[in-house]
Amino acid sequence: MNLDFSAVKESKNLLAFSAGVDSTALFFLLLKQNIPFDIAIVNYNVRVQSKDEVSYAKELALKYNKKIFIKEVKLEATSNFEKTARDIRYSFFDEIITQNSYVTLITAHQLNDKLEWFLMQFTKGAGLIELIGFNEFEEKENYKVYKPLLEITKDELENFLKLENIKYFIDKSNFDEKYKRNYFRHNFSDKLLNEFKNGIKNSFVYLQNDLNSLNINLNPIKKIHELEIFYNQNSDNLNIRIIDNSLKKRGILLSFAQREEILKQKEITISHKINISITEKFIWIAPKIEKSMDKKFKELCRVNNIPKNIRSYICTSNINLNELIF
Ligand SMILES: Nc1ncnc2c1ncn2[C@@H]1O[C@H](COP(=O)(O)OP(=O)(O)OP(=O)(O)O)[C@@H](O)[C@H]1O
Repeated sequence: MNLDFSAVKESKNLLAFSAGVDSTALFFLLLKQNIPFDIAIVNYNVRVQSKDEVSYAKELALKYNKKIFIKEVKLEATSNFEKTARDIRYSFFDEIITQNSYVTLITAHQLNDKLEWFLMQFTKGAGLIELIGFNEFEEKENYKVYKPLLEITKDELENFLKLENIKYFIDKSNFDEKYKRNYFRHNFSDKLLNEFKNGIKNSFVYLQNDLNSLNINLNPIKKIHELEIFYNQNSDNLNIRIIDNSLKKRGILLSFAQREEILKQKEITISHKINISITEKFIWIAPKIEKSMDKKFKELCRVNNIPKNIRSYICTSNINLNELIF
């Protein structure tokens, strides 16, 4: 299996390791190419086997001279398990990354995950941007997330492990259809990939090329703490997608009426906590803060075209105004 990891060859990397097929394969693929990395694992203590998975992670870390970060929690196998587990996992990763200055978090999501995401979005109602929103690189505030296996199927990774005689674990809860994604996985994405792997791989490449040709930049041009600034796309359709996405990450799901209202008012507070301002060139999004500001600061903001409802957040967070001049 020939993968190009050169993008992270010089970076300080943390691998999210679960001891399952995908992340075990990735562990050894990174090792083969001498990519530097340490590992982090969360034990939810829901399955008996998870203790052995942590022991295996420790064993690998010791053998291959990797630092290991372990978090032990006790969760219940409720239908909310996946979301709770994910939240715990990512706040643990955030903490380790901040404390140890990692630059890249590497996860082992593969093509089956990408297709599963695609189909779940498709059935919820989504456009091109959401359908293929599962990208190789994603910028977070303090680090980036790298998913190098997105063009490889789970079967291919499993074959690699078998061929190399490498031990891995199978998480049996992946078969439990009470979790929505497992329902999608077993009934649709795995079956489709078994039968139409090459066509599906090509379709994702073509869709990505189409999106690239549209030249839409939906990433923030600036992100400081919880302030995000985007280019105004001069298209209600795209602007609302940017805002929707940013608010979703902040835990707010917009209703149809709220979307309409944002586009109409252009300067608005949502759910009493997030302020949005759509100006001629930019879209500004920041938490709503009540704070009185001195005249000089307000004047500086005015001169630099910083929207009124964003100023108090900038002031409270001590953001340097020079960083907001474009
Ligand atoms: N318990 C864990 N400890 C550390 N990393 C994990 C753990 N579980 C999953 N991961 C990492 O996350 C990747 C995705 O796993 P999984 O598909 O189970 O997560 P998910 O629920 O889709 O979450 P998300 O897509 O938001 O990361 C794995 O390939 C692995 O890199």
